[in-house]
Amino acid sequence: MTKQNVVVADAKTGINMAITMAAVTGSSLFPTAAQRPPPVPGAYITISKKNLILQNLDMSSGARINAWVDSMRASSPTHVKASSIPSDDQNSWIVHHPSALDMFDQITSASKGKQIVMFLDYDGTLSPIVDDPDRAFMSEAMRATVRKLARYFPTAIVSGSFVRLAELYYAGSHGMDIKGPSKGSKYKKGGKAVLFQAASEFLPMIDEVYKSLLEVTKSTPGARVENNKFCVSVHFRCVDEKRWSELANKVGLVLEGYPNLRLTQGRKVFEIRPTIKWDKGKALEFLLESLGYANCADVFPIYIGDDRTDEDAFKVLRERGQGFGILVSKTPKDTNASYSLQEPSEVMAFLRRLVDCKRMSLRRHFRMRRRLEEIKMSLPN
Ligand SMILES: O=P(O)(O)OC[C@H]1O[C@H](O[C@H]2O[C@H](CO)[C@@H](O)[C@H](O)[C@H]2O)[C@H](O)[C@@H](O)[C@@H]1O
Repeated sequence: MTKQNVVVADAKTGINMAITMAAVTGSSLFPTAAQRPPPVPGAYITISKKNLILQNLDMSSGARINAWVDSMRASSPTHVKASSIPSDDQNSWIVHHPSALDMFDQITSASKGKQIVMFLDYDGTLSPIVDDPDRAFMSEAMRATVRKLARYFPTAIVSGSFVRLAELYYAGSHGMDIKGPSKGSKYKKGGKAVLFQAASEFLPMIDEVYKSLLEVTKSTPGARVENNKFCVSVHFRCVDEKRWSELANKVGLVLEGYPNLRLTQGRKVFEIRPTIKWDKGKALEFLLESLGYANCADVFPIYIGDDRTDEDAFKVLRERGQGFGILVSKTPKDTNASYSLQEPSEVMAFLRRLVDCKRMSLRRHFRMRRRLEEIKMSLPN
């Protein structure tokens, strides 16, 4: 294992900081195999293309609010029911983004001889989507599965603040708050924990905007504002659709005073964050680098996520031509992911199979090693 000091600079903000991190290399899923993997199925089709950064659209504030409300409606699951999608579209999408469970054998053979590194989104991926963000918990079974997974593969949770597993890496606030693991991971081994905050200078501004948003949204029943440290979420899941434009208006008015913040939209949530060039894709690259896989051909990152913000990470993997993304979705979506899973229970099934597969391969490996030693011992000197 190596320990490195790295200086990270962000050209736009001038943020410049030294990070001490532990870089480790682990064993691969199939320690004895060295063959190159076949290319991962990668084609994808375009269902619809939306502007993800809604704040920066060049238009009057009225038109901008209307665009936000249109986007709120379009992305709302009540408007995209699986049954309302023509079966041809559904079939074509699933052909291009097959189930990661159905393709499990192909996936593991593509990872042969490489180190799998796992990246997991939290909400909607490990925990089911619920009305109250404070109640978005992982089931005990999922928690146990993720813990086992982290024993066999370097594992990072990208966002999510409810997971209390000290052996994992975390990249909260859309990758802007990177920590861990604090203990118990063989991928840390005595080195200092990784720590990187890409937007620390924005903390006072985020705090201020959080308070303003809390104040202005008080009068909108069902609206919820969440302070996620480097970003603020304004939830509209429980707001009557008739009041969405009123809410968008209030948020827009507050943001007019903050040109250095941008607004993106997730699953019935507005996400307000610094305009710095940092996202889940950058966090993925940072973590790979801090694990010692920056220019390594033998790494196989797998990123599982359900949100628009996860697309940045899927795109990075596609561009690197390494590993792949898995989109958690029941309905066809425009995505850079290669595979799909329908819901957190399928994510858990996939993770369990990975763990089982790794265990079996290790058992085979050690059996073979013992056998070789026995043969060596039985040979005349
Ligand atoms: O990057 P992510 O981990 O996917 O975070 C995106 C947002 O996730 C959470 O909101 C979502 O899950 C909630 C709980 O199930 C649900 O009520 C909400 O409608 C979803 O958007 C989180 O609370 C937000 O802060 C994140 O921005």
